[in-house]
Amino acid sequence: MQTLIVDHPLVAHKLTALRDARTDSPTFRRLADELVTLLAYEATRDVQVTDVTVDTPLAPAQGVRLARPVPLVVPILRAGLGMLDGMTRLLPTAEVGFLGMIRDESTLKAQTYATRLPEDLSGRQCYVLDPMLATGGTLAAAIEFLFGRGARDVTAICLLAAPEGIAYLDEAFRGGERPIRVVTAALDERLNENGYIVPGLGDAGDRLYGVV
Ligand SMILES: O=P(O)(O)OC[C@H]1O[C@H](OP(=O)(O)OP(=O)(O)O)[C@H](O)[C@@H]1O
Ligand SMILES: O=c1cc[nH]c(=O)[nH]1
Ligand SMILES: [Mg+2]
Repeated sequence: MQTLIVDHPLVAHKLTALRDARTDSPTFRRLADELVTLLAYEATRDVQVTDVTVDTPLAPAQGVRLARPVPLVVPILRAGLGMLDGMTRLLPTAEVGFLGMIRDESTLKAQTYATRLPEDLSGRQCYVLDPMLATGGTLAAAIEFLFGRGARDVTAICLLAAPEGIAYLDEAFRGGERPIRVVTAALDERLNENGYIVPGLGDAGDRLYGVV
């Protein structure tokens, strides 16, 4: 598994504001949206393209366009929805599938409550969106699901990651044939006793959409 921590002053600036407990929901949503677009620029570095020729007003020019099948973007509900617009702004022709997953707060195990994706993902590049990579259980289950439907590779875009979650994914998919990448704005210190990332930003879903 490949992990990329995007080292950029704009990313650091926006992430700092996002972490701040005084940041209200509307501002949190805007910052999450802006951060994703910056992370997506790096995350899509390996997106498949095909060569094309276009005619400029002066002469033919060699270029590329996104290859088919187009990438599939998969936000993990609920919190991942806050990253969808920022991603599709950069990849407007991508298709979007949905996974609804919730972590049981006492066992920290992920449960899937909704799936709405193409049955056949053969040859598809998938971009999973979830702001928080904590124990890694949610993301591991999402990646298993996508590979189970034939995805060619999976790139996860997370705003924050914990070392425990990265280690868990690395172990879970060690020796696998299909590539996995995690792109994040920061690798934090650790998880606390409740499985929350420290210093983190709290509960991403609650900060985006309110406490349920
Ligand atoms: O790495 P893990 O330990 O599995 O935890 C991370 C998951 O927990 C959060 O979702 P949550 O279960 O709070 O659901 P929500 O998005 O509906 O708030 C977060 O958005 C991830 O999906
Ligand atoms: O720190 C964390 C861990 C899991 N989910 C969150 O929203 N935040
Ligand atoms: Mg939550």
